[in-house]
Amino acid sequence: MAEEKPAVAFILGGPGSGKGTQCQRLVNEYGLVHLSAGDLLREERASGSKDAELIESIIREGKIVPSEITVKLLKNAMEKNGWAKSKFLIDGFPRSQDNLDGWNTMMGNLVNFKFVLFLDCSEDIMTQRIMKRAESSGRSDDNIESLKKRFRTYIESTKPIIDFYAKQNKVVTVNAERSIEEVFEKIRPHFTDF
Ligand SMILES: Nc1ncnc2c1ncn2[C@@H]1O[C@H](COP(=O)(O)OP(=O)(O)OP(=O)(O)O)[C@@H](O)[C@H]1O
Ligand SMILES: Nc1ccn([C@@H]2O[C@H](COP(=O)(O)O)[C@@H](O)[C@H]2O)c(=O)n1
Repeated sequence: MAEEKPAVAFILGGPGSGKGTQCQRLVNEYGLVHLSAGDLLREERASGSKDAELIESIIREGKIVPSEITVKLLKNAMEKNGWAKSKFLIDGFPRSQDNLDGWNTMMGNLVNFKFVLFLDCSEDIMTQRIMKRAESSGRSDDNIESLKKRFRTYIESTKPIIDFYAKQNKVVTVNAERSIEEVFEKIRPHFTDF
């Protein structure tokens, strides 16, 4: 019998739009598996693997790591979590055309892609949140110089991917400028049958 395909939703939005925060709420509420591409890249960097230096320089510059690295990390993490049994929230991916192409080539036929959740938030609010987070995060890219570069990458490389999915009616857009609780209340109904 053919193996069941895992359900996948992509969670996209600018830096500080609340992707990680809302994913955590969804995990608590629905027992979904949250995989943050950024977290997986930071773990890979910390492991000291052959890609560690490349990943660090790309993250600091707010650019996007090549898909061969990121898709492999995502696939490994999905397998570790139990392939078909799980329902996955993939946070911060696909961030570019290269991410999308790499995903389609390696994973396209293996998963049941559902939709993109887009957390829509102004640059002003995202800046306030990230600069607050910078006080305790220890992240090498939570500083105003890296943040400006991350915004540029978001507009130039990630927004077109959201637009691409929107043309196929595959995007759920939520206003992410309200409180954590209010945003979650808008998101929750989209995951009851996920
Ligand atoms: N709705 C909200 N209202 C106020 N603060 C929020 C809200 N959502 C998230 N935050 C705070 O903003 C910061 C960024 O949130 P979070 O890490 O979830 O964003 P993100 O989109 O995952 O960011 P990144 O892509 O940079 O990792 C965190 O400190 C979080 O507590
Ligand atoms: N698909 C991705 C996701 C992330 N990155 C790099 O990691 C940085 C931090 O990501 P967060 O989602 O945790 O904010 C991001 O700015 C990129 O440099 C990536 O390359 N590809």
